[in-house]
Amino acid sequence: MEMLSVKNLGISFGGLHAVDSFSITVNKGELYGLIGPNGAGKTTVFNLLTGVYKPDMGQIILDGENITGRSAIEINKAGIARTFQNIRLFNNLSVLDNVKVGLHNDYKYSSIAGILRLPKYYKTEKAMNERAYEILEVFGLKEEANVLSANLPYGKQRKLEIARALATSPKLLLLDEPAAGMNPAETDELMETITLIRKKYDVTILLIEHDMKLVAGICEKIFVLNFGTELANGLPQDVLNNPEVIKAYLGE
Ligand SMILES: Nc1ncnc2c1ncn2[C@@H]1O[C@H](COP(=O)(O)OP(=O)(O)OP(=O)(O)O)[C@@H](O)[C@H]1O
Repeated sequence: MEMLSVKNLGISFGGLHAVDSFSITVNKGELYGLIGPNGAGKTTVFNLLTGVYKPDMGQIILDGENITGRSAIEINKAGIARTFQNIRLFNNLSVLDNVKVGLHNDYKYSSIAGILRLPKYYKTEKAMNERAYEILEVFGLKEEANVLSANLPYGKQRKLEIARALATSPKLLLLDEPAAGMNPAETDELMETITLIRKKYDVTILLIEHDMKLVAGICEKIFVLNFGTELANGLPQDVLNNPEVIKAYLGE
């Protein structure tokens, strides 16, 4: 069962083919790694998949639905959520409220119900709080629910970003360098969390990562991008032992 099917995706900036004929199939529930040297086009792929950039060519099918050319908001509603290379939390909101922002795809009340504090408002708020706490528990952040997100340690801020993305109930979660800047203990904990959320929320994950321990440790398949195009794609043991990959990327 295909969750994401991308065919011949491409975009150029001036004369630079940042992403060129990129094709990938990610099956439901799969955990796929997207790796490659700096400037290979990985983040641009995420920007294309999430509607930040419109592709010059190619097609993106999510769970059978053609989402090519849609806006970022429409694509999030269709089921793709992401995190960013640089943490982008709402710093002046609490940990709990950061997760509740993500819940607005599933829980709604009218402005009138909110302003007049109608019963629907209280009912929805209660349900949102319960769901947000449940997500925070999975991420080990329940104790910090009322802390300002800016005051969390770095590793926990990274986790909170994933928690907020997950709160939008995505079919496909895109993680852009989730372990960037983490120490080895934080990375180990993150690997456990990613494994846990896959099981619990049955979500399909595509992640960009430079930390090879994480990639080799949890990814079931790996796609290697080089100069915007495919260098290798397949099972970790094959990809990571591929001489072309070692030459271009691992430098060993
Ligand atoms: N909006 C843009 N305008 C012009 N060039 C861009 C734009 N976005 C990306 N690029 C270029 O496209 C290429 C791919 O960049 P991208 O950020 O996707 O690489 P990356 O693989 O994510 O790199 P890194 O691992 O360093 O994050 C780079 O040469 C970059 O300068």
